[in-house]
Amino acid sequence: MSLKFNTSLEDLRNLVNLHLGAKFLETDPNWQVLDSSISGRGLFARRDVNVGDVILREPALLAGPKAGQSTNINTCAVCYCRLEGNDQEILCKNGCTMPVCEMCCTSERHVGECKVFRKWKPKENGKVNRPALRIVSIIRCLFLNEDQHKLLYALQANPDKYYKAEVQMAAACFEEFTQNKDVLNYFYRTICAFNTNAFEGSSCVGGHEVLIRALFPVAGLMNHQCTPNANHHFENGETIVITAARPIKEGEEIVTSYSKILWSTLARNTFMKLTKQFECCCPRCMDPTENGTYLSALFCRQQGCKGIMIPVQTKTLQPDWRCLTCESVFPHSKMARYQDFALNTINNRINACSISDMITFINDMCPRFCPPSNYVLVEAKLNVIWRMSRATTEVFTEEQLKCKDRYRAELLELLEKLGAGECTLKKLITEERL
Ligand SMILES: C[S@@+](CC[C@H](N)C(=O)[O-])C[C@H]1O[C@@H](n2cnc3c(N)ncnc32)[C@H](O)[C@@H]1O
Repeated sequence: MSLKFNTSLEDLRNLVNLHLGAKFLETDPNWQVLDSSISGRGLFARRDVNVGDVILREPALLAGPKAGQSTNINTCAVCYCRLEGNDQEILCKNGCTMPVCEMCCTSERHVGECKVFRKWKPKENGKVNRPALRIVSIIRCLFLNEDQHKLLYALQANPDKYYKAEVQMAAACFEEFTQNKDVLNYFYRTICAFNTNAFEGSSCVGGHEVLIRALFPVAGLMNHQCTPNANHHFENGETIVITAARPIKEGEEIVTSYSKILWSTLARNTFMKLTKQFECCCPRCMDPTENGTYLSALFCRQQGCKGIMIPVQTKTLQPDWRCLTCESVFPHSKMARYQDFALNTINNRINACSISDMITFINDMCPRFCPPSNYVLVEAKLNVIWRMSRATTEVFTEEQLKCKDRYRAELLELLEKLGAGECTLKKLITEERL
């Protein structure tokens, strides 16, 4: 169930063109908005697109700092420049409690939202409140013009009562948060649109990496496929760039992935069901072997059998599992407990071990309880590559460096099997920029 958009395709196209404006609207774009056989509306190629080609560059309709629990808040909430100083020194000089640079304090963009925050009376004046900062991207909907407002309402917005928590958590940071029902409903509707369509990611602004969440009405029209044909990245803060990961034929739908590409089918679909309220039926989801990658595989629970088991049915989140060697069948409940055990055992190590210990654990311990193709083990290898390619005080042996190269080769082979093309992950692994 979604809060339905009742905007016609024609009106949506007009609103999108107004949103892109002279700066971003190309005379002959690579894309167009059409009805999709996957779901609702989608983005389609207007001509053949080559790998790496830019399909779309789009400014955000609404954006703001991600302000998660572990994100740095030393970033201007308006222009995203780096702010120097302690918690108090980086706050807006006018007392709204947002971290804002001196230039932006009096900027047109900030003045309105600053007034709103001050009217609500922040409870703690001397510090940044994360829930209040996180809702900045939402409350910016108060400053949209009429056409932008219509565009926001033309977007699909899946409702979920838990989304109200974001408003409640922000409200707790103020003495006099708005009680106006229309305004609260508007915020809730905007949060639903964000949770259905928005992108979160890192963007480089003047050499400073920032985490942003933003709503891009055109990019947000991309439906999901588990091995997508398009990549996206942020540019200079609030611009999204969509590029082709594979050659895309004229008329083909341009799709992105809402989940992690290396997750197993069950992990991806559980995530999708919980966060986006749909189950994916793409070719990868319909193939129990996942293009021969066996990312779901677990060892057979039948005593004495050393085979691997994979889920048998594809269209359920609680499938039976069958051994590829002895053909025993086990219910999902049993296999889910086993998968959770593998996931927790490996993830606890990832969080606690040095890189060297992690390599030993992956090579010596994991094969005893987890098939090498299982996605949790695959992600652990990715984590090792990521940690090794970052500055570290650990010194690695020749053997450990060889392990990293082996993991990289394995991961690249896996992406090849999935048909992921020149996906972002491949680029990061190849360039060691994970
Ligand atoms: C970001 S929107 C995509 C654009 C949407 N089709 C529209 O008409 O506005 C995400 C929503 O589209 C639908 N959707 C996207 N990919 C899907 C898929 N592979 N299968 C089923 N529904 C999908 C789901 O309802 C999801 O919550």
